[in-house]
Amino acid sequence: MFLWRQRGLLDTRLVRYAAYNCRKSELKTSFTHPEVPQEGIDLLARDCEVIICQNVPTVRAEILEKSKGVDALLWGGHDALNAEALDAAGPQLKAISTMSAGIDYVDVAEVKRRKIPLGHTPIVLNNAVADTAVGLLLAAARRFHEGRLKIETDKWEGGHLNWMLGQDVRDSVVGFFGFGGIAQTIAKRLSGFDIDSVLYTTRRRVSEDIEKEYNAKKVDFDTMLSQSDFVIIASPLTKETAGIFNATAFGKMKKTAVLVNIARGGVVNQQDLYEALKTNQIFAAGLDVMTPEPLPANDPLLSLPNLVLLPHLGSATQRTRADMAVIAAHNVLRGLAGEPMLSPAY
Ligand SMILES: O=C(O)C(=O)CO
Repeated sequence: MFLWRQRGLLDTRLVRYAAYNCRKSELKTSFTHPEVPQEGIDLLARDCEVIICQNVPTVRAEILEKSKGVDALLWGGHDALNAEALDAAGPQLKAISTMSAGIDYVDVAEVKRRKIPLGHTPIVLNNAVADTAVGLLLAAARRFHEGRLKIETDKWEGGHLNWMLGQDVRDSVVGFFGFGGIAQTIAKRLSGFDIDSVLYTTRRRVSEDIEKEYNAKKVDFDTMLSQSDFVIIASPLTKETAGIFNATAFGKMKKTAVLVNIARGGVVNQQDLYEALKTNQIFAAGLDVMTPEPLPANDPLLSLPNLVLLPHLGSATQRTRADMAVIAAHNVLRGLAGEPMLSPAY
């Protein structure tokens, strides 16, 4: 298991049918989100009575009511998992897993204080999220959205050699803010586009082997901003990272730079990004995440031709979501059995 994680190869095909070593002395109850893929529900149902919420989108009152008295929570959505939710479930709660990599909607300190094991589902979504990032990067660099708008508004200008020129990925310097599993999976894909090198900003340096593999160098935030042709945000949302991509940061980026965010909307000051794109302070951006989600249809961001927006589709593939459900169910079952979770969040 440790080796799979180290190599980023946590493969649910291997764990899906793994013999499970849970003590079955009594049937447990587990509460879950209405849209958790069947693979996860089936796994839970081996050892638990599964209580499934009905409403989609979720209704807070239903979550709080139906989770009352359960032994475990498989927290499928991004609803706040805080003291209120934990109190509603009750003191018998023994295990929780989210079905996400990011856990910014969880009051982790509160879960820890109550000594409840908490799992999440990183790694299995690295490929899907990396695919989304590369899609956004290419779409923003090559002006896909703007091009579509030109056709729609009858402004396709044929016969020009210098019309709608974009930025090359080849020979570019790609900067990463955060250089964990998702970022490295993006770097792996981009190496196929013959990029020049990778700069990354993180608290801790990654291993020399990883640096060598991606021709990557750890640099401070300002250096990464000023020297990168593409800047990819792949860090968790924390007190330290909230709003760090603001007017000052955009002012340090190249005018030709493209920003991609597949992490959390809160890392970016959205008003400042709007200004930076509107005034061509930076060339373009591609966002899979924003604030708030869902973004209202009248948000000014939607008026920008040089911004590609996706409605948080990072991990939204059938296989990935099924894999996330399986890992989350294993986390819950292991937590209930008093065993270490497959992917503990702390
Ligand atoms: O799992 C998560 O945290 C995601 O946001 C996937 O896109």
